[in-house]
Amino acid sequence: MQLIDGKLTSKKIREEIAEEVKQLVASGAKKPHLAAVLVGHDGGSESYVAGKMRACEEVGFNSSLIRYEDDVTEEELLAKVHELNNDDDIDGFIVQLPLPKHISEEKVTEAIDPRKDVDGFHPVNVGRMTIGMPTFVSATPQGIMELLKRYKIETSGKNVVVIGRSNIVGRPMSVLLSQKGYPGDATVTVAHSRTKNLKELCLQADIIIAAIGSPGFVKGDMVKEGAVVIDVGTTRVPSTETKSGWRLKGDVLFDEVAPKCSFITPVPGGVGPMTITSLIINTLKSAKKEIYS
Ligand SMILES: NC(=O)C1=CN([C@@H]2O[C@H](COP(=O)(O)OP(=O)(O)OC[C@H]3O[C@@H](n4cnc5c(N)ncnc54)[C@H](OP(=O)(O)O)[C@@H]3O)[C@@H](O)[C@H]2O)C=CC1
Ligand SMILES: Nc1nc(=O)c2c([nH]1)NC[C@@H]1CN(c3ccc(C(=O)N[C@@H](CCC(=O)O)C(=O)O)cc3)C=[N+]21
Repeated sequence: MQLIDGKLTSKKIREEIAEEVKQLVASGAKKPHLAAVLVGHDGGSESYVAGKMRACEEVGFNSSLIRYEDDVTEEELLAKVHELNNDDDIDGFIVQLPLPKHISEEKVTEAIDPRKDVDGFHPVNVGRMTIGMPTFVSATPQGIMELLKRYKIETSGKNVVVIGRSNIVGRPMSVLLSQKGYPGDATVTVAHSRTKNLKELCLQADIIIAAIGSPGFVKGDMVKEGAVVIDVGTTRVPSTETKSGWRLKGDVLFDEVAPKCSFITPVPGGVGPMTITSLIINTLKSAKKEIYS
């Protein structure tokens, strides 16, 4: 069993980017600038956004955090999105999800200029990804593709089961892995809460990608010998062993599953850091006008 080290891979990529940013700035360009909009005080969102801001600092980007209380109106939020769309200093921005119930995530996502949508959530970017055009690809699936590449994991003709069909993880992941080329050319099954024979499907899978949000859902008896298991889940559970009083748990019951795997990602230290690194990569692409001129 080999551990896929997302933290180390992220560190390497961020060092490469820091070097590139130094050269860009030396040649007279401005620093890339990522902004994040955070609504409310959810512990998970706070910590992920803090991670994104820290990553900006690591690679030499400018960053801005724009905060609102839970009672912000949809109009106010949309006005901020328009302001960021029109701010020439901002290369890319994200609105951290989930948003409070009274705000339409769909409306907010659609209001973001696709050229600044470094999360890759805008329908235009999702469409472009689906037909294989250059685009901002959703950060988590993009990070997983990068891990598959760096660990030279074969995907061509493999049976992949993606558990979860969310717009930000499961669905884009399934699209990318079924595209032509590497890492792709896989035969992909998308499973969800209505899937009936999930255990049997998983036992056929060469690669399992778990993006459910249910700690320890994937058990040892669901995984075939030699499989590759990618754990996207990050659920915060109470813990007496940490200072913060909580810790992250993945969707995979690691101790049971890991011994059967050829490769597996841990939580934390697997997919999470790569998500943030992909966002940084997308922001650099935006600053360099690589996707949209
Ligand atoms: N590490 C990282 O960078 C990231 C981690 N995450 C984490 O990944 C997890 C998933 O996130 P996200 O995709 O946004 O979640 P969503 O809640 O949007 O989607 C969860 C998906 O899992 C499916 N599901 C739920 N229960 C079952 C079940 N019993 N059997 C089969 N399928 C089931 C749902 O099915 P249905 O559609 O039928 O409801 C749904 O498609 C979360 O833990 C989240 O925190 C998310 C983004 C980034
Ligand atoms: N607009 C938007 N964009 C997102 O990218 C987005 C979002 N909304 N909403 C929620 C999910 C979740 N997500 C994570 C990012 C980093 C880690 C991460 O870095 N995890 C570390 C641990 C971090 C810690 O300890 O707090 C790890 O797994 O090692 C996890 C999860 C991004 N999301």
